[in-house]
Amino acid sequence: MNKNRTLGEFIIENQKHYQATSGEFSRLLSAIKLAAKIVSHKINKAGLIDIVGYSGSTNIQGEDQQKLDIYTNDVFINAITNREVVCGVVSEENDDFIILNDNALHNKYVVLIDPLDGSSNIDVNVPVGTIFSIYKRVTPIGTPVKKEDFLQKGNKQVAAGYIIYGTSTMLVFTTGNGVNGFTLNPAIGSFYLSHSDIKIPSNGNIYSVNEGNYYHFPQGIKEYLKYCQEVKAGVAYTARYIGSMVADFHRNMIKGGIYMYPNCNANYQGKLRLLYECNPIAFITEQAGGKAISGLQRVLDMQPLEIHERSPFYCGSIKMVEKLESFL
Ligand SMILES: O=P(O)(O)OC[C@H]1O[C@](O)(COP(=O)(O)O)[C@@H](O)[C@@H]1O
Ligand SMILES: [Mg+2]
Ligand SMILES: [Mg+2]
Repeated sequence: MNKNRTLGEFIIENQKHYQATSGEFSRLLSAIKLAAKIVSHKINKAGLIDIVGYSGSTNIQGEDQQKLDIYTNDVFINAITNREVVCGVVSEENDDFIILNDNALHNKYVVLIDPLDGSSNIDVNVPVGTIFSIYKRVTPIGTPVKKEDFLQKGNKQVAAGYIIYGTSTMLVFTTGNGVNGFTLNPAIGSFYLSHSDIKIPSNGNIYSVNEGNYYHFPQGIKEYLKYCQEVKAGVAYTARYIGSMVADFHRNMIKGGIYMYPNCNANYQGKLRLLYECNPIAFITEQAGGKAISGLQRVLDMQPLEIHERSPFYCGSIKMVEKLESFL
């Protein structure tokens, strides 16, 4: 693996895979790359500047918006929209989809983002992330973007990825040709290929779930957790839960494991949002050789009905997810 390869070079070299001739797609990935650098730079000195804590406002999902939720939302939306590479955006922090100005009508991509994933961890210096999902629009080019451009099944994504702001800042993405990870060298300000063609181990012993909700979990989940906690052939599973899905998923993808956010009495539909949390992570999971389900079906085959709809979510090593399925 050529670790001197930058993300910019990788994007250009792989244009042949993007069925994109106009360079629009590469410019879109470059816009996301730029926003990731800006946010990473800010987050790294979060304790020293007025960027942590509650912003005083609430989003459409009734969640308290952290200052960093709003800051990252602005950075990504500005980076994406100022480069006229998309015709519309959906964000966790915006009530409705954003229709861009007339100049953008000829663009063919829409982007859905969770600008800051793991908001509850911002103030305590625990890894957080950004998640993005990209589709080609379904409405005619030259017309204003519509809701149906965003309510596409996850198996129609042309790209998806996340940025993790952790011990290092990494950008991990897929365009349907495997998963690659790039690490930011802050001294140079460039992302370099550090993890090429990532494959999630088919089995593992890490399970990630908020056991604080155990009492409210569906019976099948309770039984699967009991199975995880039983020592089998001298191998005990280990529980790891950071509370930032991007960070929990990233660890499990590298080491083998399963991430679970079940529906429970408090959140009967689950907590995670199908369009900009479950679908992009499910696309990466499958491209890395893992499996992602809602408990009822393959996440990528689910037909979204609402922009901010939620879904139970289980993803990770294929043997672990299949084992979970046997309990559901
Ligand atoms: O605190 P809980 O209920 O376990 O929820 C944690 C989960 O919620 C999330 O923080 C939801 O994402 P946001 O921070 O983007 O709202 C996930 O990253 C995480 O896995
Ligand atoms: Mg999130
Ligand atoms: Mg968020």
